[in-house]
Amino acid sequence: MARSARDPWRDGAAPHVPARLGTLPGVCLLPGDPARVDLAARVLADFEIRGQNREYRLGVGRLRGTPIAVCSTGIGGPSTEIAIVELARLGVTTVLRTGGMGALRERIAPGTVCAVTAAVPGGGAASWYAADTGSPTGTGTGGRTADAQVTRALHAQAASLGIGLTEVTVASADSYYLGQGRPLAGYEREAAERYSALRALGVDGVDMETETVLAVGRAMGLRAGALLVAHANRVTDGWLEDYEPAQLDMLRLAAHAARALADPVPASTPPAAGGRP
Ligand SMILES: O=P(O)(O)O[C@H]1O[C@H](CO)[C@@H](O)[C@H]1O
Ligand SMILES: O=c1cc[nH]c(=O)[nH]1
Repeated sequence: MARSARDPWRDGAAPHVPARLGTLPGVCLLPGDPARVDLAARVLADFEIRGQNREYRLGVGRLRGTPIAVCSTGIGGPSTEIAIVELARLGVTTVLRTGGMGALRERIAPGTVCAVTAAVPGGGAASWYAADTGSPTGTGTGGRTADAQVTRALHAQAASLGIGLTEVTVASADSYYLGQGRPLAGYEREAAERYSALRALGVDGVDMETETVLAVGRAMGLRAGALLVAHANRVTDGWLEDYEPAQLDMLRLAAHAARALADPVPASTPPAAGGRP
């Protein structure tokens, strides 16, 4: 049967994420980097790659018997929006970004594992799903907040695993260089202005996907959160060269939180994917 342009799914297969209806567990970790999907094999048992299409690499493994999916989103808001919308329709009900960020506070050293509480509006893909009601000082988030159950699960599992966890707010930019205030030849003034503007937002870090995960996840009726490792510190100019141990800590914590969240959801919880919440 020919695909519909309006809704290009076919026989239950999503157009971008390499999966079919009814084949995924309810919880999914969301790294940006496809290589981090393979790293998840070090924290999940029976891990198997289910497929890859474009930036969407998908694997499923188990933690103490609980199935957990891992799907990369690629870089930035547009590819992340596609991942969230398709995963929601595929039956996923909880998503947890597992990514990297640039810290904007001196105290957040490279390697720090951070639970995001909220993202400020940045005008990217998320703005189609959530109002840009945040103030320039970062006091409003327009629905870009992490699900409280996800945040609680992260804290509880971090305590039992002995992994330090710092709560942060972030801005997400659909740009790594100028949009994050990195100096480019010929754009030194604009980069300096953008860096000052990012600092003036009052957020603790900058990445490229969290805002979309929180806003689109919430709009799709999912429980959405984000766990980020500070890969860089923009204030001290620090960079974590040996990134793997911190990524493994983050994935281990994310997997344990996902397992806790995969337990049956109370009847009072609103239905999952589909429709406006
Ligand atoms: O570590 P991941 O999840 O890939 O995320 C961060 O790394 C990429 C930039 O290098 C962006 O996607 C940014 O958000
Ligand atoms: O500086 C950084 C580091 C990780 N991810 C980003 O988006 N920026």
